[in-house]
Amino acid sequence: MRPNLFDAIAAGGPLALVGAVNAYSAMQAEQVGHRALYLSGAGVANASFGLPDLGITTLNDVLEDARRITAVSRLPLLVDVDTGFGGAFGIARTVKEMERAGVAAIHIEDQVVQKRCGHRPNKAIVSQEEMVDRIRAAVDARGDPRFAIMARTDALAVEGMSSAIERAQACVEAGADMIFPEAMETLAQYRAFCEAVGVPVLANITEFGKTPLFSQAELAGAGVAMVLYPLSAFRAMSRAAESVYRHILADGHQRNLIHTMQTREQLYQTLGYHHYEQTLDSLFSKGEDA
Ligand SMILES: C[C@](O)(C(=O)O)[C@H](CC(=O)O)C(=O)O
Ligand SMILES: [Mg+2]
Repeated sequence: MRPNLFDAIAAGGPLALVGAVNAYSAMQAEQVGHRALYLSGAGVANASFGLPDLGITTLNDVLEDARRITAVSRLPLLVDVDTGFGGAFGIARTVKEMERAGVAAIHIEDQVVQKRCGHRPNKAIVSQEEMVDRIRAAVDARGDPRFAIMARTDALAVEGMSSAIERAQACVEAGADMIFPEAMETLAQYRAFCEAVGVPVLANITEFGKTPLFSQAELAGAGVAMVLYPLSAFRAMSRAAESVYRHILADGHQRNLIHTMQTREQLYQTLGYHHYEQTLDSLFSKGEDA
């Protein structure tokens, strides 16, 4: 059975969830020893489609990337489904399809459908009642109780702390298993959330946003159960790729960059390439014997 997010949290914390923008990144994260993966909505939009994180991608866009990751990694995968992709029945479909794709958990947020990145200005949120309805629809649709439904609230920036906490509590009452308070600015705010909601809380430690880059130890001290690094690898990969393109353009060769590259052998190790090749050889030799 696929490991679920509840067990991964229970195994000791805080649990780091690292963003993987594609199947190969997921394999790398697993092989270096991470215990949980994240598929970022921004990552799908930016990396797979060259689009900004403004609610432009669809359920099927995200599902396709999620399936590619669950096909190659046994780690629990948390998927960002933005505002859930529709009304009650749309959200129900999202939950069922994510479960079918082998995903361990999703997070649904309380922004309006025309959403923005959680760390950008001028966000707008739906009413608490509408958000609670989103959570109810998600909880009602799930088949496996170990599939985790995480409620994200973007309310801090719009309505302040007490409204954000009240929303999170209402979501827990409606069945949310976990809470993602978006764009917190202090450890005290995380502590207040953790004390108020009584379920595991996730801290989104995305770079260049509103949240300082608190360490896992600091966040654990505030009671946080999960620490998210949604785009850290993607930002570094993107900088590295840009540098390669620039050097080839400027130098007419790539010789100065070789030391920055993963070798063919390292690539093959990650992929288990030699095992595939041995399988092929043994199939061929059987064919020749016959
Ligand atoms: C977590 C997030 O929802 C994502 O899609 O990865 C983004 C991350 C980011 O833009 O840095 C968010 O915080 O809105
Ligand atoms: Mg997102």
